[in-house]
Amino acid sequence: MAVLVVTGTGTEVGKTVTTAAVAAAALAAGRSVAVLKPAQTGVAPGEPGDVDEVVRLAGDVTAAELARYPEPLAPDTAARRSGLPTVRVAEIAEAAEKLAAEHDLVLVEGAGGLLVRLDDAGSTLADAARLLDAPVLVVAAAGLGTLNTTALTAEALRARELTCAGVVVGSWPRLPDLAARCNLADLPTVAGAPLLGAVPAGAAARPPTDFRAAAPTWLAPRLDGTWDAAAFTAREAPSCPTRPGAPSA
Ligand SMILES: Nc1ncnc2c1ncn2[C@@H]1O[C@H](COP(=O)(O)OP(=O)(O)OP(=O)(O)O)[C@@H](O)[C@H]1O
Ligand SMILES: C[C@H](N)[C@H](N)CCCCCC(=O)O
Ligand SMILES: [Mg+2]
Repeated sequence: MAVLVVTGTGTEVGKTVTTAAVAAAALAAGRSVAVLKPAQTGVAPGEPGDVDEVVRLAGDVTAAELARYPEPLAPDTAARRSGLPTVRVAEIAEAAEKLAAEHDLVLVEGAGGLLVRLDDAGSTLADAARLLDAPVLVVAAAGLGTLNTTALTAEALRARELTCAGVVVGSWPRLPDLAARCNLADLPTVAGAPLLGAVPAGAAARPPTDFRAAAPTWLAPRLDGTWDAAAFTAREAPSCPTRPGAPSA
């Protein structure tokens, strides 16, 4: 019975596919899993949303969505424009706790990055994490620019006394460039938290059975900071030769 809040350094960084990978790894380890998307934007009624994508990829996951807005915008903007009600942070916490009573792991996927507003009062996913006292997993992009957005996200978490569980690279390129390779060593430094995995680019296009079999190999055995990032680096990426004194990548 644990809640893990999944945020990202922005939208389109691979939060959903990472959430699916964590769910698949947890299922493979024999744990029951639920996924909660408090506010789904950019999806029309009846269309599959992020939680449906998690179920498609990971399998036997309980899926819940609290609000849906058709326009691809931040939830508060989308709610204002549609006239639909906003989602309250207390409602998110209540839904997550209810799922946590019945599942070993509850994954709560935000919309966009950490400080995207849920309502016109400025509530965010961070407020929900606070209420739940839940750790936050940060999904980051692989390449140039990710160090800044990851550091900003980590700083925002610290300022709110939230625990950063670690960082997962949401889409690890087949041919990582120099910046991506070096980022494997630098992301933990700027995040102040361990690098807990990397989901290969194109993972969501794999047949679900392949996705489920491979997902545990993309992530730390346990998302608790004991994963050996150096081992991943050695297996998946050539070394970064540029910075004297940097941890060998
Ligand atoms: N590892 C990956 N393999 C395949 N496709 C990916 C991967 N990472 C991201 N994508 C694609 O990139 C896009 C964004 O990914 P995703 O939906 O996971 O973003 P997100 O961070 O969850 O954004 P949102 O804020 O909308 O929830 C999607 O179209 C997805 O199919
Ligand atoms: C539509 C998109 N895919 C997400 N669901 C919402 C992303 C909101 C991002 C807002 C922002 O940071 O500017
Ligand atoms: Mg998503």
